[in-house]
Amino acid sequence: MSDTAIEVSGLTHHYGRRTLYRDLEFRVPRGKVVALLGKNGVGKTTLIRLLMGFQRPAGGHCRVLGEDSHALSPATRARIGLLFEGHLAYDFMTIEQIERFYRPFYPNWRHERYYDLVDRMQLPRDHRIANMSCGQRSQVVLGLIFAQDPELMILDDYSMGLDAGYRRLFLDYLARYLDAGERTVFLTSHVVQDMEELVDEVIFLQRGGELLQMPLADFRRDFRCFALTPGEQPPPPTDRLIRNLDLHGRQPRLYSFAERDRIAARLAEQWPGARLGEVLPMTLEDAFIGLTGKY
Ligand SMILES: Nc1ncnc2c1ncn2[C@@H]1O[C@H](COP(=O)(O)OP(=O)(O)OP(=O)(O)O)[C@@H](O)[C@H]1O
Repeated sequence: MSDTAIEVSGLTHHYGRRTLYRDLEFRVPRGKVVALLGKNGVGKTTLIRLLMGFQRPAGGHCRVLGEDSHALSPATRARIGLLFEGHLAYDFMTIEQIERFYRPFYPNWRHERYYDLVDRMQLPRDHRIANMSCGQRSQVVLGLIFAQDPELMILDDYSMGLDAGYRRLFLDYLARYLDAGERTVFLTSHVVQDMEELVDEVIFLQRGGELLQMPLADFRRDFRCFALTPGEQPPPPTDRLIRNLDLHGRQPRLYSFAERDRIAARLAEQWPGARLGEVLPMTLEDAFIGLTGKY
């Protein structure tokens, strides 16, 4: 068995004349939790559509559990738990009917996991999905995915509509699911703080398709925020050394993966008068915004 759950190579995609990515490369190792993070509109959902074969890319390849995305067999699809926008197509069914409908497709079906989650909503089992709130529908889909006990979970914005308590509950379930071993999770989320204890690796997708993949622990260790005294001239452009400058707040900040000396040398050369101050503490969300910018 390959040690790769998802492999993306040379992936290029565009809508009309707008290129989302060009020659995107990354892999999701088996047994890891990998988060795809990026601002609104960078192409996270599109990437999941391409991975599941719902759309064909303009160029390049995606492979999931060893098969080409555009030719995923039903047997391989049954090993993938997918949470996807609009995924719950049969909303005329009730809580009970949808569980009975899904069950035969999945060999490892664990119906008690489904009911353990959905019964917490305290809705009668003959309640129709069409008459549920957005968060309640998400709870049904997550219940179906946990019942499936899949080898690979692909979760697009899993927290959509979930209240804080249910989000925590979901994370507990996910941790338990991962304890069974050899399970892979590829997820997107806008709730960056939830990633801290859950995720092994992060993939940052930037506008224009730049991609940065690294272990979360390396990102937390190496990506730093320095207090900054700006120079008098306009700042130098950001690049691989100076990843981002935030000059709008009361405390100007510079974000970088580099050591202080290298940044200071660059500032002396390109931004006279600018000085680096202390390293400021960051939450994961601060670091994410520091890397990707506020808007
Ligand atoms: N079918 C389509 N036709 C044209 N443009 C599209 C289509 N689907 C998505 N787009 C555009 O492609 C870009 C990426 O969309 P996508 O939904 O993949 O982003 P995302 O990263 O998932 O965003 P969000 O974080 O807001 O969910 C957006 O600018 C969107 O408007």
